[in-house]
Amino acid sequence: MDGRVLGLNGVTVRRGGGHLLDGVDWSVLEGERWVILGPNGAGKTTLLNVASSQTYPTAGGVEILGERLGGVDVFELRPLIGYAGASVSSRIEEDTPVLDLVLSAAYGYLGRFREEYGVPDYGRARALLGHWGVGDLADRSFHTLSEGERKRVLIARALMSDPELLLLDEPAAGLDLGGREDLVRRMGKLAMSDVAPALVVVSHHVEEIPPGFTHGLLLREGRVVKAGPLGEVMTAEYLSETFGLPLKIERDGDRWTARAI
Ligand SMILES: Nc1ncnc2c1ncn2[C@@H]1O[C@H](COP(=O)(O)OP(=O)(O)OP(=O)(O)O)[C@@H](O)[C@H]1O
Repeated sequence: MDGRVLGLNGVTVRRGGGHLLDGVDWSVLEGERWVILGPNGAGKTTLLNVASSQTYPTAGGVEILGERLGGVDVFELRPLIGYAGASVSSRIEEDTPVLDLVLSAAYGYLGRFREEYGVPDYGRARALLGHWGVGDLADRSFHTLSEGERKRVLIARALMSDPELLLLDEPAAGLDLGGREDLVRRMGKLAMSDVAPALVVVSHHVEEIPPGFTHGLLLREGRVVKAGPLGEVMTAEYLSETFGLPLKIERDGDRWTARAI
């Protein structure tokens, strides 16, 4: 795999006569923690869908965990990729217990059918829920949870198969300030762990970049404005261009803030 977890080369996705992504080049190496930032409609979710092998590009090449998309059985690849986002929540059936949702991720399912699980599977699922602060919710139905609780359950689920690449689409969307800060802190702990997979998190807000994140990709209208180490990417110039308004960016330790000027 050569240390490269993800490689996109000139990736273009066209739908309905428009470009969702336009010539995107991007590499993610083992150990890197990336944030993808951009305004509504920039193509962030589309990029994550390509990276998770859910969307095939119209043009360009994609390599995921050393395998070329189009030349590999994606059903063998997908268990190695953890994914959490709104598209997962919306497919979960009513009354699905939280524990079953996490357990069944080992098979890529969204709830239990007839498959059998052993004691270690239960142990891992409960440990992950506990680690993300939702261990006492294991027997609740997923749809009865608050937004913040759901987000944490979905991250625990995404980690169940011990993935080599973890993709989180707007994990802090819809959370109140306390919920956001709690999640950012937990993601920061994951980011700083040596055994964590390569991480890619999509966000609209620089305030949501967790400590320990190393790289950023700025996207506007399907094109990369700038990608690279966070210190090079997080400038007023690049972020203003990305969001289409003049911004002031400040760094306080390992956190960032932005406001219009
Ligand atoms: N199947 C489709 N056909 C046509 N246009 C599409 C399709 N899917 C997405 N789009 C458009 O592509 C653009 C990029 O969508 P995408 O969801 O990737 O953006 P995003 O950056 O994740 O946006 P947001 O921050 O609002 O979630 C949007 O303008 C969207 O309307």
